[in-house]
Amino acid sequence: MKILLIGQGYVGTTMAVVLANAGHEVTGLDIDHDKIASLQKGKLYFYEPGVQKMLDKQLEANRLQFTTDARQAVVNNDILFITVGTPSLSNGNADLTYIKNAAKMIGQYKNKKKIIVVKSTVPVGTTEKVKDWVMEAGEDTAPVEVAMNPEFLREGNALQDALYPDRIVIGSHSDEALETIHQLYQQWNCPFIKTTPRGAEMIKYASNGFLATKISFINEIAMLCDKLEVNVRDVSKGMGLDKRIGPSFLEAGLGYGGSCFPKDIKEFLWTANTNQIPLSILSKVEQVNHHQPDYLLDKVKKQVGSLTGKNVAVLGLAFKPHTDDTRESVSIPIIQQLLEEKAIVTVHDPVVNLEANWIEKGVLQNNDPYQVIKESDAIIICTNWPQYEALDWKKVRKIVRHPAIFDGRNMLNAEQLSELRFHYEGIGYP
Ligand SMILES: NC(=O)c1ccc[n+]([C@@H]2O[C@H](COP(=O)([O-])OP(=O)(O)OC[C@H]3O[C@@H](n4cnc5c(N)ncnc54)[C@H](O)[C@@H]3O)[C@@H](O)[C@H]2O)c1
Ligand SMILES: O=c1ccn([C@@H]2O[C@H](COP(=O)(O)OP(=O)(O)O[C@H]3O[C@H](CO)[C@@H](O)[C@H](O)[C@H]3O)[C@@H](O)[C@H]2O)c(=O)[nH]1
Repeated sequence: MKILLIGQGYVGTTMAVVLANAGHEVTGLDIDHDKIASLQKGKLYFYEPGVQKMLDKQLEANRLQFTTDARQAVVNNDILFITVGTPSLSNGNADLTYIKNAAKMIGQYKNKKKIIVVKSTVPVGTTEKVKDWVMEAGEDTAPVEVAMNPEFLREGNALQDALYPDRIVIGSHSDEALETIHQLYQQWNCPFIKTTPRGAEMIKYASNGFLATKISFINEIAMLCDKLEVNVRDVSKGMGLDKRIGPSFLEAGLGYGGSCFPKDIKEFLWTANTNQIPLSILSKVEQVNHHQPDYLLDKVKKQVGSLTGKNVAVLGLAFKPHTDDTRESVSIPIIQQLLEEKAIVTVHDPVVNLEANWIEKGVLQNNDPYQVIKESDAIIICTNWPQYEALDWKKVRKIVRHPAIFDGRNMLNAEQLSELRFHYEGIGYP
């Protein structure tokens, strides 16, 4: 099938590569000339394990091309996926500007019947509106069929998630669209859920809401664990073995960040409030999450005292390991607060480079974690990169000024570090 993906960000590029790998003829379109120039040269412009290799293969097989020519891209393809961003407006509602622009662009250049598939995460009711936005934008009267096909991949694991999803959800009022999209995914061996566009939109928000709820739930339990001297990792394990609960998303720590959970939960709460059905559990989930950085910093101050002039080593900038994405990363409020308290902040991340505004504010970065840690009064772990577990902590013990580790991801071996006479604290992990 000839497929166009409009928007070549994390989702669009990953799906372009994966759909080409399934044998389809795929075009990736973006308005960002730099991104397209990079992809045309065969260079993935973001960090995502495995995607570069599959990109190389698909370009070589001539199944995949990238362009900024919207007219040609729309005219030459039959199935048009929308994979543009849906960021938050200041009131929490999703900003649909990019979706509307993509729909208008399709309408403007459409020359025959098209199937339009919204893959971006959009508020309930949006997919139905896309049809109107397309039809209003152009002269061509050939019909369009619209569908919603939410994406569930995680950054850092995008390729595996896209190749082997737990389910594929397709929402449409059109049998033809439902059948065509099912066909397109015929090589995928997973359950298919067919529903309405609103059903598909709601499944996406409810899924992210529930996963975030698991995280905030275990984070509250972790605070109680701190008080009662219980190891929250044992609690997560003990709970997770119950099949009705499941082991995933019960890792206590600094809470959730990233480009999805924070914005999607804000949007879901906005929609619920606007419809006078407030989601009270989810609003608490957001509050708990917001509090996590302060909770860890209070531990730091209790142990180290005033942070003025203290050397603080921050390990990890990315919102999770195996990605270079720092959108809504918890490292940001942590660094911000450390600067406000006049600490000297040095950071390390295996793949992320500090943005210029942080450097202007005096934050230092070093690619050698030992140099970051050297002479520190406190080490704060923000991202559970496996590299931090692999550090030679005996060596670290010799080079720090004050041996204190605050493990915001409960990733290190507490016993081993205590034996090395570190003051070690996790979250709910005594
Ligand atoms: N990142 C994830 O892990 C993830 C997972 C599942 C779902 N989603 C959802 O998928 C959507 C995309 O997310 P992302 O992280 O890939 O976003 P992104 O910001 O990385 O990429 C969006 C891309 O769309 C391009 N774009 C904007 N308007 C365009 C237009 N009119 N024509 C062509 N290109 C245009 C932008 O230049 C950008 O490259 C969002 O709705 C997000 O919530 C994201
Ligand atoms: O037990 C856990 C699991 C995750 N996190 C944090 O939660 C955030 C999100 O992690 P994750 O869900 O793995 O990454 P995302 O790429 O944000 O993926 C989420 O958001 C995507 C965009 O909607 C969805 O497609 C995915 O299904 C959904 O998992 C990160 O900050 C993690 O550190 C925890 O604190 N504890």
